[in-house]
Amino acid sequence: MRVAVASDHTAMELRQEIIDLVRGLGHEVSDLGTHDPTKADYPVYGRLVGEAVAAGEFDRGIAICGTGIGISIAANKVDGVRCVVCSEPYSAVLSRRHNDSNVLAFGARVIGNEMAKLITQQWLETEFEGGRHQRRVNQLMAIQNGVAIEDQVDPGLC
Ligand SMILES: O=C(CO)[C@H](O)[C@H](O)[C@H](O)COP(=O)(O)O
Repeated sequence: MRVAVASDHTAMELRQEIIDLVRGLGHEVSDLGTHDPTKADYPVYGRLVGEAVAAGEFDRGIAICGTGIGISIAANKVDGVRCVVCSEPYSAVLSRRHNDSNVLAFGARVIGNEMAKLITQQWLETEFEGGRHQRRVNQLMAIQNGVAIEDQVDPGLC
């Protein structure tokens, strides 16, 4: 896969470790910065990753800031992005299986580097399950496009 990685200044070292890991797993990686270790504004980097993935230049994106929150909010403002903040692998795996997440975010000030690498590897290796989850992902995208949605689950099937 083609993977774009970006962070603010809080994650310079972790970003490089993630890049090395993802390359080692056989993926093509682009480092979208920041290259300024002093201060950087996370919305710029969340948007960069989000737009790169939404445009189809990359299959997945990884976005890191201090908490993962600010950069994920920025990425999620781009149409077509489903960015998730994860601090453990279970949520990362389920975000792939059920939500078809295409951008992963985490906080360099929240989790350790080894946990970040475990989350990243499992997220990259998990496939979307489709089926009923595809309908719900379509609904998520409809919200972004201002299209009406309704609960389509047949109560008889619950
Ligand atoms: O925006 C954030 C929270 O969602 C990130 O954690 C930033 O990395 C953080 O705000 C940066 O803070 P700093 O005091 O400028 O290092």
